[in-house]
Amino acid sequence: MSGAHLDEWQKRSFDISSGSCTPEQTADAYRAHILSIQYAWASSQLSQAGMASLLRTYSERYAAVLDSDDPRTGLNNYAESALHLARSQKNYSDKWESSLTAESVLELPSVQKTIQAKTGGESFVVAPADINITVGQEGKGSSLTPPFKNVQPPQLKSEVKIAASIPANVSVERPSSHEGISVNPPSFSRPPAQPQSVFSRPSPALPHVNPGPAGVTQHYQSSFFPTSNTSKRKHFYNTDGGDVGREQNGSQVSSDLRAVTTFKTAREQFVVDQQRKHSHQPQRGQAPGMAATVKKSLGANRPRGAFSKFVSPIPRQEEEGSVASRNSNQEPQILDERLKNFEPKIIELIMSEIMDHGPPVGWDDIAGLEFAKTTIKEIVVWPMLRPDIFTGLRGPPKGILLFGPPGTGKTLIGKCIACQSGATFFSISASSLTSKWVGEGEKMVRALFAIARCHQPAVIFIDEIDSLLSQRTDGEHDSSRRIKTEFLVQLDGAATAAEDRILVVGATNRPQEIDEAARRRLAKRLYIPLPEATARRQIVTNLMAQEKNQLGESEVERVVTATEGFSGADMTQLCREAALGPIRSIQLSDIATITADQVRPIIYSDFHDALKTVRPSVSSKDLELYEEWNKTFGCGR
Ligand SMILES: Nc1ncnc2c1ncn2[C@@H]1O[C@H](COP(=O)(O)OP(=O)(O)OP(=O)(O)O)[C@@H](O)[C@H]1O
Ligand SMILES: [Mg+2]
Repeated sequence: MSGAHLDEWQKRSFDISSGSCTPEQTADAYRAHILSIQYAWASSQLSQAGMASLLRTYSERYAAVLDSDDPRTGLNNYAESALHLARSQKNYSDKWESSLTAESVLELPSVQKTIQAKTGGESFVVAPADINITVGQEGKGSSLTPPFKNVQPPQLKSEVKIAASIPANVSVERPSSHEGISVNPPSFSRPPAQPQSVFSRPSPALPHVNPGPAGVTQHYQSSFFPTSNTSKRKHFYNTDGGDVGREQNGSQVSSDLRAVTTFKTAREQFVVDQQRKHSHQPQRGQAPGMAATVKKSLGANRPRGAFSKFVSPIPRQEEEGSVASRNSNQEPQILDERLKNFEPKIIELIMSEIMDHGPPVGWDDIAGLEFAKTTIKEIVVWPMLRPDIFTGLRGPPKGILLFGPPGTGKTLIGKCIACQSGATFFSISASSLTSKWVGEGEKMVRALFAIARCHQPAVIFIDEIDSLLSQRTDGEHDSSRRIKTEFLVQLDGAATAAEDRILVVGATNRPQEIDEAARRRLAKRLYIPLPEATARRQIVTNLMAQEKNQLGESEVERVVTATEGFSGADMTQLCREAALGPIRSIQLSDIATITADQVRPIIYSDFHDALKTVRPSVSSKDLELYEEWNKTFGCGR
């Protein structure tokens, strides 16, 4: 390198190592280093090999600064940008909140005009959605000079009380438009029959009202509801969780006033909303202490897990009532102690990945693979059903790896475990862990295992696990390395206690790419091979049983012989192609008028034609690789 460049290089290196640089400066210095390396190589001062080696070193260091989530040493820019995106995305279910504050409303010209017009009057007070109104503080604002005589000054906010004594027939108007409002200021217009100010003492006619804790500012949410419409308001309080609405026979005044006292602050409301959102997530098992909600479940008679409460399949009147009242009394609470350290967004994302959909798959739907099926029943299904027998040395392994050529039924087995094991089934695709939450991956992994621990027994199925647990290399991105490490830690005994009933099932068609540490943890490695003749026959027979066909046994046998080397998916594809044969034989002019009964059955020649277009998708060379890997690492016989 030229002298000048070397000087700069040394200066930057000194700056970095001095420890006085901010993460931004360190990142800049590394970026400049990288440019210098490229420059030196471009001007032939550096060999190709030297450039590659230096570039790798400094790119890694640069990436480490960018990725690190320690604010002293890194910029954490991935997480930041991902979180920023998540933050600024408004959800449809998010509550609309006014951006109005006491100050901004007062500054609005229309408000100023109204105040000026009303300077002499006494019945005006500004009360937009999140402005607090006060009572029982008569005289507090009296030292203010007009035009703010009757307006609660912002600095008094913290010491005002809730508007508990607003007369029942006070009318409250909703702001006329949303954010960026052109205000038609929402106001409480006092009824002419009661000449005292809104700031006046509670009416003597309403002596029993508890105005709420003194000095506490409360959120006046009911400003969206005209108080003259009692039924609407009652409905609102009913659904919103207060116990006010249940008092149907009480006097209107007392229910109104109690409604006022059950207002929540915006934060409390937010927590309740979050709670409600979580409790409506479709999910299998449910941790104790979570709000009771009606949930979907695959298979009506599936056990709900040892930790779940029994839920009657028939909704009972009193139970519904108690659920309603429990919901209505919902207080902000943490769903589960063990999950309190995780962000609600992350928990929500994982909950949404709990697999609870798709048609149920039974063991008989999987053709062949007898050895794999028996082994899985032995180590997955039975231990889940009888944990008392499968203890100690008989304890099930913590991890299983299903490997084999594409289209042989690995994912199908995963679905079958989901339906048959009775465990909470998390189906996470590795790509969603690595791509959807860049920079957040390891947190996701930690949260995933924590949630699984709350929903035991649980199966975590990771399809295409090779992309998550591939060999760790020097040049790989820091965030993916962190995900891998976290995963290995969680898989290990230290993080997954012996008594935890969590099983990780990974599926891959690239077993050779899996990291050796991960391979050790996925102790039971089952080869899912191409289907043998009997399995192929079973696939054809099963699929043809659903269609009108005229295939004799000998013809099925011919199909089976002709499909040596086909995978299960290839066989399915072949049957689909053959099933189109009868349709193709219909004249184009008839296709609009022909009835379903008139379509001819599927015959052998349809298979014969289909075999011309459907080819096996796995080459014999690939097959050798799988066989070899199975011999070395597989657990088959
Ligand atoms: N043993 C089998 N019995 C019945 N159907 C099978 C079998 N194997 C594969 N199939 C059919 O092939 C389709 C694809 O199978 P699946 O998705 O389970 O393959 P896979 O092994 O996960 O493949 P990949 O490695 O590419 O993910 C299934 O939906 C099913 O219709
Ligand atoms: Mg698959």
